[in-house]
Amino acid sequence: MARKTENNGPSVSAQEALEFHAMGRPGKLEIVATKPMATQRDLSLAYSPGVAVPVLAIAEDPSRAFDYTARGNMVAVISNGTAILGLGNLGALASKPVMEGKAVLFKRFADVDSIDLEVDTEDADEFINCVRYLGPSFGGINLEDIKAPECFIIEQRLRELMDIPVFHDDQHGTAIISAAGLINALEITGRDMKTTKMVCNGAGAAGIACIELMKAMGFAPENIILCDTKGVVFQGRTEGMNQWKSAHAVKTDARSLAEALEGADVFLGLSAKGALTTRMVQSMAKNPIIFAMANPDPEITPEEVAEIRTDAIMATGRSDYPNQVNNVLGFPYIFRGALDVRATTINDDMKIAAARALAELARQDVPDDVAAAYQGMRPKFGPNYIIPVPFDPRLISAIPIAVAKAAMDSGVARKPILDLDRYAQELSARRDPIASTLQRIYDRVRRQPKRIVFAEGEEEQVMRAAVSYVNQRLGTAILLGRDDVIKENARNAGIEIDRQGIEIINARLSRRNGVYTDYLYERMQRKGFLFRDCQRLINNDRNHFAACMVALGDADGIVTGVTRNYSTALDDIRRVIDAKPGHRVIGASIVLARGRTVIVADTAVHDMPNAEQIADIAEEAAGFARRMGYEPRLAMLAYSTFGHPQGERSERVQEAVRILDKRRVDFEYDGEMAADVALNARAMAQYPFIRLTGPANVLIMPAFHSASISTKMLQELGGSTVIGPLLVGLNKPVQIVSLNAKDSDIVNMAAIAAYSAGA
Ligand SMILES: NC(=O)C1=CN([C@@H]2O[C@H](COP(=O)(O)OP(=O)(O)OC[C@H]3O[C@@H](n4cnc5c(N)ncnc54)[C@H](OP(=O)(O)O)[C@@H]3O)[C@@H](O)[C@H]2O)C=CC1
Ligand SMILES: CC(=O)C(=O)O
Ligand SMILES: [Mg+2]
Repeated sequence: MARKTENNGPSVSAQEALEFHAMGRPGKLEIVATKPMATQRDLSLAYSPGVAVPVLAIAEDPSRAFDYTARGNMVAVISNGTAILGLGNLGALASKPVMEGKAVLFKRFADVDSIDLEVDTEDADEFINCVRYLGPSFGGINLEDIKAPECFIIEQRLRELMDIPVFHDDQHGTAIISAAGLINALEITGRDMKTTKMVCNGAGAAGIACIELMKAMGFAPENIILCDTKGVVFQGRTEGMNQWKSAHAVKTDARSLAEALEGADVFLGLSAKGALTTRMVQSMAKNPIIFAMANPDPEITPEEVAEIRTDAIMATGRSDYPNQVNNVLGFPYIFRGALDVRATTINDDMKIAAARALAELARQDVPDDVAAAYQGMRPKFGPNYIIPVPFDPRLISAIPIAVAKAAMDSGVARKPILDLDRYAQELSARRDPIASTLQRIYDRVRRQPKRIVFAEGEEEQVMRAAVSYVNQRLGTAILLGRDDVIKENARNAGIEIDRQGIEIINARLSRRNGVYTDYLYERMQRKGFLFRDCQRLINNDRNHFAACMVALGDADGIVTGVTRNYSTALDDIRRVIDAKPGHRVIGASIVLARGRTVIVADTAVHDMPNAEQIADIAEEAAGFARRMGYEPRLAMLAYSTFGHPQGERSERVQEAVRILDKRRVDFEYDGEMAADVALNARAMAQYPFIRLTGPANVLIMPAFHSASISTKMLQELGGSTVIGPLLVGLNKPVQIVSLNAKDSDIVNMAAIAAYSAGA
């Protein structure tokens, strides 16, 4: 069981860490209003007098607080700073960076709104009294970095006093994640939980909670030995004991960690740097499982273990080694599930469900997004990959659903979820706004599955996309390419393509070649192409072949582009497929930013459109917006707004607006205007005559360069998600992805092509 021990994660310097925290607005979070606060009316609604109405409603029925306030999605991260990470008791104020960090992780990973509260007392009663009255403000309480044994008293008392989940993350988060890793390590080493012998070093918050959960999951109490700074916690020991340690004291002759570890299967380290020696590791059973989780430095390093044993499965708390046991894999998703069913608590069933769901996820094939987060490495279930990585995009749908189900089954859900499929969709939409836009598309395609040609069928990411397309029940995926090459590449990449729903077509051997060549020749003979040229294009060029398949009804749509630049692929396609009669082919990009969706055009086709063409682009984009489910409000963009400042480029846009006026189109549009006027209600209010009823959701750019530059800047600097450019106006559905697109991008484009085919 050889393992890699190289340090494979990013390391940061102290200076970088300080600069990161100081840059821009100091700290890591700010509060953003969810309602407009622009007008007097807004203020009258948000505050007095309007606010009195929800006040009265909540006074009458407290559950209405979930409808009218942020409570249901709000978790407080609360600490007194007595056990900050492994740094010790550094006080409430010093804990604030960690607590802000937890709060933003809640938001980033599970769309849970969160605020940090640092309580400046070490007295358990004072702390409890401070927190117990905060219940009305929050849907849950995440306690953090409070030292043992006070943490046990505090958590237990607050659980009794409050009717919302109270969860000490260092206890239960750690327990859940290590349980998940352990389930898989046991599986890999062929062990049974009931007979596995474990030694847990560290009898504090994390250690005690871990062994409690392990026992609840099926470990035999007599097989777990707990150790602390005084050695083994045996029955009858009096030194350094407390009631929480006593509960786990066992009958044993072992007195030291070294003695306890002889022949042990598992070492669970939640203690301190260097507590485990190589000699102790040597004495453990075959295929030992070593979780050295002390932060920031583990009980033993993977390198030290690798020097003496090659059969160990090793995990640490750090991101720079494989198998990171980190509670960020747990708390955002556990609270997400608990909040969504308005659970009164987080019980053992919910914790075990989370651990099992996490363990299960690590056994599944890894998508591109995860591989990308790890510099292209595609971890495979095994000794070096027993637990999912924090950036795994599947966590948001897999974990909360397991937690919510367990809450319902164990009777602590105040608002059960009836439609779990729908809930799963809502969960993925929380992670990434793109998902909700795409969800509708996917749903429709599932009802009307389509045959999509994946023109570059020999490429690994294309094959993955094809498999995903079929797995998601979107239809048939046709991989264009040489049969033997596709199969060989698939085998090497571990992709299962030999399945129903995937067809391989080799253009050179296809019986349709003659028909396709005739078709192409018919179209190209007066444009300088000989019959021979057309034959060569059909035989050798997959875009031409794919386009003919779609043109002649052998497939419903095409996705291409990973091996060829956009304009070349578009030229190939345009030789075979025309614009829809009466339409103009344009590129439209969907930009998702800060909860807003905006369509930008033309991001692909017209370099420097004249006024007539800008008007055409506007009409195409409006139609596209409607098909995507948005009622279009178009802003015809320029650097000027309604004639100021004057300039030739703006005149073209003004002319385009006049053309649209003459065409009497049936959507809202106006211009020319600058981007801020188009997008900002307050800026728009400066122009009372404006014909848009609200901020624009479709932006028509004056030229390709402004469209391309602005969408790419939004993506890179603004953190926006951009889908596209999508080809709009072609007579048959074709989508071109960008060079080196990931499998998930390709599937999205295939789904969009399939969606257009059904329209
Ligand atoms: N990877 C992860 O996700 C997480 C890791 N941790 C890490 O676990 C460790 C413990 O955290 P936590 O439980 O919150 O802290 P606590 O202060 O509550 O408990 C620490 C425990 O470790 C014991 N201990 C300390 N040094 C040694 C040693 N050399 N040999 C044996 N036992 C020792 C202490 O023994 P005694 O009782 O005798 O004082 C005590 O029982 C920290 O390093 C922390 O960073 C914690 C949470 C999550
Ligand atoms: C990870 C964490 O919460 C800790 O080390 O305290
Ligand atoms: Mg912590």
